[in-house]
Amino acid sequence: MNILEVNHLVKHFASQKAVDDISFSIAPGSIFGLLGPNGAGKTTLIRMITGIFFPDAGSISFDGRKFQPEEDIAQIGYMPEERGLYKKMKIGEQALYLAQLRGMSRADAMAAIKDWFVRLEMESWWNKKVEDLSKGMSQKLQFVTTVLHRPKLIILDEPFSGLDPVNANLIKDEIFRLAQEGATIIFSTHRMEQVEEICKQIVLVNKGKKVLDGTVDQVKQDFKEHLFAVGAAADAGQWQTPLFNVIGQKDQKAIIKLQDGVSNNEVLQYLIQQGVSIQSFNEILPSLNDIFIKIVEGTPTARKFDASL
Ligand SMILES: Nc1ncnc2c1ncn2[C@@H]1O[C@H](COP(=O)(O)OP(=O)(O)OP(=O)(O)O)[C@@H](O)[C@H]1O
Repeated sequence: MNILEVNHLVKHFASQKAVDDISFSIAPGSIFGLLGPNGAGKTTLIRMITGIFFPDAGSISFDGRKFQPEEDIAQIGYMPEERGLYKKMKIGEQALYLAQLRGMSRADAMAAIKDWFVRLEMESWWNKKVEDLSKGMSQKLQFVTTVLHRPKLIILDEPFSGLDPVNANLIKDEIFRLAQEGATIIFSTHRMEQVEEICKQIVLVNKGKKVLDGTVDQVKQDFKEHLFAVGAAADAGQWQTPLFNVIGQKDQKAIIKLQDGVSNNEVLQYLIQQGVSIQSFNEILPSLNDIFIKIVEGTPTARKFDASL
């Protein structure tokens, strides 16, 4: 059973369709990437999933039944991009207050906060005020207050913005741990390299419509362009064959693009016949960033090799 299913969701603002007939489902325990350029409709979608907006059309089911915002919201942790902390309140009190607001007893909240503060190296912060925290520090606090009550569904909008690499890794490890313990994570971002590292499944939204839906591995296979990097002690400029084109050079390897229907073995046979000493032969799969740009801008992914032609 899926933890979340959105079916044909639509949301208009005046005449603009911010979300235009979007459907997808998320299995429990997965880390799911909701991607799209600025203004694509991600926040509007999340606001419907968290009960902030009612959809104009379509339906949402949560944990196997119709989504009931008033009841289900206790099972959802949402960390929005714009932070909603009380500036004058002390950090420990704030975490305690928010946890109790989400239904935890004071004793449970206290134990959980202490655990999290140790885990994220925040023990000495208890009596600091939010207004005295740096951007990255308040980001960590916001993360803790989002996950403290052990929600089934955790929605994180740009969770790494403002974090240095060490703190980003700390939070990343916690995201993996929460998923392993059964929570489902929706991760909304423009940062594709983070998505490749963290998410199994993605949905890409553009101009209010879903334009891509699948596992990261499958999407990369679907968009591959039969590019290979050949490490060889040879001048690739001498290779004249109908099997492939040499389209550039990268990291001292020749980048070749195979013609449709040509197998790796045919290419290797050709190179061996030419007396080439092959040190490596690897397929180049497109990065999610390449795929994102190709879909959103309609630009070919091979363009990044143009400069070295
Ligand atoms: N409350 C609102 N009133 C009017 N228009 C809105 C409102 N919220 C969003 N929109 C419009 O809906 C469209 C989708 O916006 P949304 O905030 O969902 O995009 P997004 O994908 O989250 O973008 P970003 O990555 O920049 O945060 C945009 O064109 C935006 O101007």
